[in-house]
Amino acid sequence: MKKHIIGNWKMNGMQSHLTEIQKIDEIAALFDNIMTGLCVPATLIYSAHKDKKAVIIGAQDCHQSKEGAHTGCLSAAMVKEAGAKMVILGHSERRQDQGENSRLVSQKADAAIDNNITPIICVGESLAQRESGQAEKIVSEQLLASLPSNKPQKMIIAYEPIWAIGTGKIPQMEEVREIHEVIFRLLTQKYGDAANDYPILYGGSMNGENASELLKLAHVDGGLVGGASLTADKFAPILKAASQNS
Ligand SMILES: O=C[C@H](O)COP(=O)(O)O
Repeated sequence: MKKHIIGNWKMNGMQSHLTEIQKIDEIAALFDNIMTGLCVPATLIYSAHKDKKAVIIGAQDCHQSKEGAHTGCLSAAMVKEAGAKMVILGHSERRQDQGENSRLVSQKADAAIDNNITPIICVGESLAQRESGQAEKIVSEQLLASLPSNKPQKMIIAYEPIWAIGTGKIPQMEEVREIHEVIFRLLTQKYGDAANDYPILYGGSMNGENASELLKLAHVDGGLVGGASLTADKFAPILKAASQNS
């Protein structure tokens, strides 16, 4: 499987940042043995996806319903029409800020799949859960409850320990390896051989310095990158590391 490196721009990015996306696209085109993605704010999806050589544009959320009275929300069909090919679902920031639970994430994953958008389903434990030895249990429960109703053709899972997001801290490599193995095992139990087609990404303070070591681990099929995806200068070393470890 190709390594997948997907940037999550979160609530960052104005029209003036389209030039940075252009630069990232130029660099991504140099590494054709990996998949490079950028999940941008909804306001940038349309402009960002136009005329791209390599980078795949995604959204950061979609509503679970097809349409209706949901002020301020965007359906999967809407983000698809704007140009999104994938959508981040259940990011811990949304689980926390918007109170999203795994059942809702599963419904959103169904909506994404119905519209041929690849769901990127995020799971991860808090620091308290990690320190009390519950990381594996929490991630397993979250994962199983967040999966779509039916076996998807395409799906990406992102393991993001909450305490590693934006903090500069990452788990021990062995801890990352263990959780990725657990995720792969659960996917295999549920989907059989199809589990080999679902990339499992690591997210949380991935950068040009730690990417190579992380991407060498078994079942670490790529990264979901926040801060280090905002500029081509910081993103490029991660793409290079992924290409070298593909
Ligand atoms: O979705 C991306 C993650 O939240 C990681 O963010 P970060 O790379 O800034 O720690």
